[in-house]
Amino acid sequence: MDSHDEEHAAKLLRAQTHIWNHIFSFINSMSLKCVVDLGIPDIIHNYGQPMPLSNLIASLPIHPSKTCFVHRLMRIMIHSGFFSQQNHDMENQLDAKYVLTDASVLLLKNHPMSVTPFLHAMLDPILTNPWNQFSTWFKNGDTTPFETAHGMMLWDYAGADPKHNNLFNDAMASDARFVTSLVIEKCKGVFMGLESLVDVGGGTGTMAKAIAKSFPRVECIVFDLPHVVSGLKGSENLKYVAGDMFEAIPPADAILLKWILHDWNDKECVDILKKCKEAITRKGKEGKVIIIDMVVENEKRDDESVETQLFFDMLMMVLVTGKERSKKEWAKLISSAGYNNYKITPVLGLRSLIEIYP
Ligand SMILES: C[S@@+](CC[C@H](N)C(=O)[O-])C[C@H]1O[C@@H](n2cnc3c(N)ncnc32)[C@H](O)[C@@H]1O
Repeated sequence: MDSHDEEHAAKLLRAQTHIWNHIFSFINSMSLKCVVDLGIPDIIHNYGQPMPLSNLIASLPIHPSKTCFVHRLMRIMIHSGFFSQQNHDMENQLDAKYVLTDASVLLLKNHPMSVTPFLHAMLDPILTNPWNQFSTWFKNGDTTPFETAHGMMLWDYAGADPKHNNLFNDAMASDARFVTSLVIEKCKGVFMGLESLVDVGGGTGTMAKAIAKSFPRVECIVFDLPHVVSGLKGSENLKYVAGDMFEAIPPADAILLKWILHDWNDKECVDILKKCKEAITRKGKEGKVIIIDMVVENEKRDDESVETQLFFDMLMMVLVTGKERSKKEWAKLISSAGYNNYKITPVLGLRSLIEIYP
């Protein structure tokens, strides 16, 4: 082969590798799910020191015929940054000793900021099956691929299936714990001076409970659909109200919208924001709306962060009618709903805190 042919062959082979890599990207998600289902992060954590493969195998709830597969599952998880191997003798995999990384620490069941409930919900077949209908949805009149797969919209499905409702609400609560610990610490000023706050689409109340505790003078309401909040008990400065944010939102100094607007298209968002405006101006003074969502194309980001934001944008297309928005798209939405001012604070990694004022 001359050098031109060699270059051509190398290009073809690189292209083939690229395609194979994408065909099999789901193996990353599914191996991660398997490792979490088997409880491997907790088992290694509880061991208290680098854990030899043989001890890991002995602690796993697996059939004896499967022991020879464990080191291969661990090998791909080391490659993707979920564990590291203390001894670097890659020749001798069977002498491996495993430790957790920052990512697997966040998968521990009892970690206060555990991402595990989010993983369980997002990789549940109810939320992954709609991906098989993605191209069908492009060709039919359905609102979302989720609807094509399940015959109804996501929020109606949650209302009809208590098991899925719990799985989804637990996932949201785990994310709210994560965000709360950062927002309340870093952005105290956002909540200072408020007398009342409504967390619209506030799920089972994790975020509002933390605000109510840190700011005892703020009267908090968790406002969500009946299947999410019915039966939940409030406390002194926190109550639960069931309702539909497209109809009316209880009046307050501030409305919190965490991970709400990215679920909806522009027209629906303008409707929600108009209802919020009525709620914050009804008490005679003008309040504000606090949004926690992504701002895409916001600044120079590393490849992994860009890809993660693109994943979320696609997720919103497949599960609901929403999308992730750029700064320009946010500005347009905010002014279309009749607000005059906004301030974006990028405090949450891929997400930002956006305060908007009438
Ligand atoms: C993505 S979750 C976010 C939950 C919570 N804000 C959080 O971030 O942890 C969206 C929430 O909006 C609620 N929701 C959907 N449609 C609603 C409506 N029409 N009125 C009120 N809440 C609604 C859902 O039940 C769900 O709890």
